[in-house]
Amino acid sequence: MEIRIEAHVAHVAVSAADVLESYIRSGPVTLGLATGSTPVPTYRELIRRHREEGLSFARSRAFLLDEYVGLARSHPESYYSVIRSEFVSHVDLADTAVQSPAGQATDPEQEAARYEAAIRSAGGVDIQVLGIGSNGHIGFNEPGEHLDSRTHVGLLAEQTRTDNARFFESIDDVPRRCITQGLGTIREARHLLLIATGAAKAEALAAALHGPITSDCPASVLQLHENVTVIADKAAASRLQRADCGAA
Ligand SMILES: O=P(O)(O)OC[C@H]1O[C@](O)(CO)[C@@H](O)[C@@H]1O
Repeated sequence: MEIRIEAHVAHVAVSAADVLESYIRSGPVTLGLATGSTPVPTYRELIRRHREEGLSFARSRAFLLDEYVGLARSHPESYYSVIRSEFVSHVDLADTAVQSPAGQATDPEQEAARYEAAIRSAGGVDIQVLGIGSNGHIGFNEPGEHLDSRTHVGLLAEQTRTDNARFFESIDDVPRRCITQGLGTIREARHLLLIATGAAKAEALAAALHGPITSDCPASVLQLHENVTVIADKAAASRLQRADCGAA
């Protein structure tokens, strides 16, 4: 596992964009994209490189990690919409090349199975961007999730609903269910790129990297993967062991 600790969020974005750019330039690539606020500066940096340096996504395709159940795709907070407004609509990544679970499917369980199969039949994800929840979730795999789980319908933890209430008018508007790639699904990506910024992520990041591998902290499955890059700012890295901090 490589751990990079950067002084500022802007440096985190540059560092994460560097990792992604090496894949994007290398040929056809399948990206795994996360939503939430953490990767937004990285997406902005990739958009800048597209506009100013000719970075092209024409040979890329992408799968999202997760989606709320019950929000129409047209809802501004559906992850279908968010990834387009924050990233995809600003670069030459074809809209049809970006797939996500359909949160309004009449049978969400069947949709989860369809999405899992779609990732597999595309040959899997080359590089998966991940954020981390303040409770240690990745994707929407909340504490208690089986470490080998596949794409499934899940319940959002109250902590996650509280954290994400800032994107909605009130917490009552935050959906209670989601479709998320499972921890086993995420672990099959060939490279995991975890981005963490802000003091609110410090405890969860330390538990993920240095604590026991346990479903109490879903992100601890990163310790089971052979190719992981963690990029954190100083605030998120403040609880990491001294050896990691010295390596920055
Ligand atoms: O980046 P945020 O908004 O803090 O959210 C943390 C994680 O939780 C999620 O919102 C749930 O999938 C992710 O998109 C994100 O990586």
